[in-house]
Amino acid sequence: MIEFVNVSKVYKTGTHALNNFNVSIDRGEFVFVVGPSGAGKSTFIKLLMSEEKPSSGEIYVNGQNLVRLKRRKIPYFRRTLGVVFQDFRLIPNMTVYDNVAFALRVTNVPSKEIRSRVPYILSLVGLSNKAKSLPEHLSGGEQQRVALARALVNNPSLIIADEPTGNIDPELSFEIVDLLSEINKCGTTIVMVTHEHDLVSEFNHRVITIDHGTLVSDDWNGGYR
Ligand SMILES: Nc1ncnc2c1ncn2[C@@H]1O[C@H](COP(=O)(O)OP(=O)(O)OP(=O)(O)O)[C@@H](O)[C@H]1O
Repeated sequence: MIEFVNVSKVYKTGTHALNNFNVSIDRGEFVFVVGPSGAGKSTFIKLLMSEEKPSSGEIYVNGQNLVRLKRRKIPYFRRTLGVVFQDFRLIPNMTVYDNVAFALRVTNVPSKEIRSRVPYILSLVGLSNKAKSLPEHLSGGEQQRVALARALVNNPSLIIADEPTGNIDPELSFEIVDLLSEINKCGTTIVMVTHEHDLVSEFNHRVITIDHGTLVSDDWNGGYR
């Protein structure tokens, strides 16, 4: 599903963020991406969502070669992904319901379908009772569950999460990863960047470590792959 082949990324400033980076992630995997600050984790995510192009190498996602993806095709490609960020990125003046429904409205999903899908997704993330609330009236963990609901509502085959638990309490972080793990059990591939080692060790998922722009370890439940 995801293939990085000899990928390097050098920013305009001359920083080498990724160097000959190779990784392969199969459909249905749950992968934690860890590594020190400045290691290249967010760069990996940006390349994965085609927010940046690599300086060299090839990137394949769902059979598409992102290096050759035309600029005008990028929005369509993005809609096949569910993306969750550390800062939630909810629309402040829209209710929880509308934040989730918005993701469907922009892709012209018929209103009848929106009316059935949004409540279903909100119940999945345990927020049915907050549908009419504004984001500012929710806790950090609840806001992140809205962001997750929005990422899920289009039924993506791949969810990309960049430090989704960075702004929430440890117990709530566990809940978010638990929820992602449940979603993963239904076949959705998950790639999640985190710096929380305690969280990583609570779950039996693949862990790839990036350091100085290269993949330095690839472990599963403590054993080398
Ligand atoms: N847009 C940019 N322009 C120039 N340099 C950048 C840019 N984005 C990131 N970098 C640099 O590339 C390197 C890798 O950064 P990246 O954000 O991928 O690291 P990270 O592992 O996500 O770090 P953190 O855990 O601190 O978020 C760093 O040296 C960073 O300063």
